[in-house]
Amino acid sequence: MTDPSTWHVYLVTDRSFSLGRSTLEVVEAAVSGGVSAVQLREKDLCTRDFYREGVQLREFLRSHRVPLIINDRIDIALALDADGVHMGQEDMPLSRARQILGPDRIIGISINELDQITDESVELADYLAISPVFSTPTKPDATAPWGLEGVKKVRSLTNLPLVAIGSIKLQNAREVVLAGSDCIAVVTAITAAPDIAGATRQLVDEVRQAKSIRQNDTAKQ
Ligand SMILES: Cc1ncc(COP(=O)(O)OP(=O)(O)O)c(N)n1
Ligand SMILES: Cc1nc(C(=O)O)sc1CCOP(=O)(O)O
Ligand SMILES: [Mg+2]
Repeated sequence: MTDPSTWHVYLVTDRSFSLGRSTLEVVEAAVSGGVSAVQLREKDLCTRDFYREGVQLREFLRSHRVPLIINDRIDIALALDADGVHMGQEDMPLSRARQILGPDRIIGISINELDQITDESVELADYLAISPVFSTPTKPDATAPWGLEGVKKVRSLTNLPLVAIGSIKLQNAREVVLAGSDCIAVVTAITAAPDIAGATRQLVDEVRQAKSIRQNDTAKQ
């Protein structure tokens, strides 16, 4: 299992924000730009089509050694032999998801409120998603945004790897990482970019630089 604290940019797919390109096309270009992980997120597909889409991505991502995470659906993750799942607070409880998926698959969990961090099952997760850092039109039903102060607060409360999501772009990626996130998760900064590989490369460089600044600052303290 790859350690999510080493990830830089995590692509979350969304066919409706991909400028007419297929999810496979988007993922291929994002991988050539250096994404660390890909989450297949399909809120409207039937099980059969979700699975078929996953088969295509799994073959490609496996050959490039990039982890495939499935949103919401443990059954599809198992059927695909995917690397992990992302669960929200309204999805399968973490403790049950861990029992089903075993110790080796990655499980990420969305954190929308502070008291969710102190829930004892949280330690069963491999990463926490700070959800959302900034409000975003891509997910209109997201909860209230954490802001950068929220990212700092979460960082002070846990050593688990942190993934920040919600309106993260090249312009604000650095401040999100300096506030304490290990990785950024994005939809439209990649899926809606005219040059997906180029946009991904820029995001990866930005996060890499910010992580190295943060590590140097921590070493000095
Ligand atoms: C990396 C990442 N973070 C947060 C989410 C949101 O998960 P959830 O709250 O379950 O909402 P849906 O994505 O299922 O609509 C995510 N998918 N990925
Ligand atoms: C899938 C998802 N989950 C979120 C959360 O807050 O839990 S925000 C989000 C969409 C993020 O899209 P963009 O990078 O285009 O803002
Ligand atoms: Mg969910």
